[in-house]
Amino acid sequence: MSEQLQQLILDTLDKHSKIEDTRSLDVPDKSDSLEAQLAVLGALNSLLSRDMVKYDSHETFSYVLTPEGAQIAKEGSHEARVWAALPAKGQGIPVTPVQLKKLVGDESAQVGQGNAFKRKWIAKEGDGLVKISQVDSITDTTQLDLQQIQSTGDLKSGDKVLADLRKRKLVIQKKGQWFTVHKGPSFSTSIAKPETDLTADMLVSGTWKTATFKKYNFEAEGIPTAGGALHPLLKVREELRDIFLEMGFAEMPTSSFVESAFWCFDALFVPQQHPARDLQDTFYISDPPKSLPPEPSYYKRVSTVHEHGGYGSTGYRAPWSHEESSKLLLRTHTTASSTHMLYKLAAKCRGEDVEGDEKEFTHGAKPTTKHGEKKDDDGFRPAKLFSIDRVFRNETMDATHLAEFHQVEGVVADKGLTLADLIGFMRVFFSKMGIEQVRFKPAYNPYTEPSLEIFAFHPMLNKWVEVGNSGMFRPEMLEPMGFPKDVRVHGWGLSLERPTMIRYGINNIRTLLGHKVSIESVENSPAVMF
Ligand SMILES: N[C@@H](Cc1ccccc1)C(=O)O
Repeated sequence: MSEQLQQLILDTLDKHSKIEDTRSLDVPDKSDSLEAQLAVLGALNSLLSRDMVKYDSHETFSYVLTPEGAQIAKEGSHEARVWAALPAKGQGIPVTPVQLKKLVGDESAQVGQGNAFKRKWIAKEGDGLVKISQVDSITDTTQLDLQQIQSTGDLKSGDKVLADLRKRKLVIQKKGQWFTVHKGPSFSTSIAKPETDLTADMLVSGTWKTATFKKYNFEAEGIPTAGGALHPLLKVREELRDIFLEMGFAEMPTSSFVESAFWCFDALFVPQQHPARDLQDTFYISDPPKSLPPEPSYYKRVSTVHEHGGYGSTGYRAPWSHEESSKLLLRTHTTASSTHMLYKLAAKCRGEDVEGDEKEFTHGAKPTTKHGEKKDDDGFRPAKLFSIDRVFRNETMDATHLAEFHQVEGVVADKGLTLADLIGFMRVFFSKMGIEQVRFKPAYNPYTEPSLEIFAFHPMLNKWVEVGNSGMFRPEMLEPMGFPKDVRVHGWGLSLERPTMIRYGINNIRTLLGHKVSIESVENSPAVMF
């Protein structure tokens, strides 16, 4: 179609050397539709890009009838129809407004009456309407005008009437485009398909010298690229972060993936012989082989509580290994970061000067006074902290286990906290995640007592699945940090992957992380450690 048009333009130009008005071209689509105009424009632009033609464009305005205008052109104006429906004065019973509506329809009766009165075609008689006796025929100018517009696209009688018809929404203006065309510098009557690429063959054969090349179209828009999207894990992470922030928690810094065994285990009162510390479960770092030592007096208090006990505990009564404690590893849980933060939170209780430092995570909380009784400031400030970050475990990889995953962790430190507070917190937290049915089961963690596993009812699997682990941190962990005896800290942790897999109906953890492996079950994925 476009080639045909191009050829027609070239042949006409060849004959007449100029096309004054493209509307005179003998094109296949004779209509003045937008498609027909665009076809001419497309053909011209294609020839222009090869310098075969030059053209000027002109705009035209014409008028077309709206559906209502077309109906009036056919059946007459509302006022004419009203006039026609009435009896001449003295020659019949006047027509009441209600009857008129029945005769000509609601719209004609409404609009037509007013206009017929204005034109002095009709008059009132009693309760009804009649034709004025002097007017025995009328000229329906609206109908005539519209008929003229319908056939010529314009109206001779002028702009005022046109403006009125447009206001009455009987007529709309239509924009058109036509072109004057001249020969271009590369004019010829044969449309050679332009070359798009300069090839090695052309260079060898020399045809490049005479070939016409397609011009670059710098205006062309490129192929749209598929937009980026957030990974499901990031979306769920954002949701969980919002829940914590909404509950007044501050986010902990968790940037260090490499931790010392001291901060990941010892400071949490995890015995040095605990199986989780085995090579099979933990990735150890060989270079550098040792961590920097922690602050010596804290280190001493931690090693003592392990080896000999203290703070009301008998300890593990097993020899303490400095070497074990200074090993470097990839952190196995974000509780390592919580431990760092709790140690920082206790700084003031240890008598260290940390003015301002703690504000970032205590929101400037005031000293606690349980049940309103005033106490001396022991330096303790309550805090609610959370983190969502990556942890690493030396797992055998399968559908539900990877060597790394994300943990979501919340920690609350205050005086007078009880297990009921922990349970209450978790109920609120999980219900904000959309998990309403939760159950708790006593469990064991070396660093919390009591400890609770959290189970949620999974409607799709129709069973209770483990969703998290929690507990109240032991005095053996908190008191060596310097916290007063009456400070309680509770915490809970869950994996980010499991709720994401459940939410998005993903059965294989490797699908979530980009490997294509098919369907098994999410039931046994590790929500938590130990
Ligand atoms: N660190 C625990 C979760 C936890 C956090 C805080 C308190 C109790 C438990 C885990 O990895 O499973």
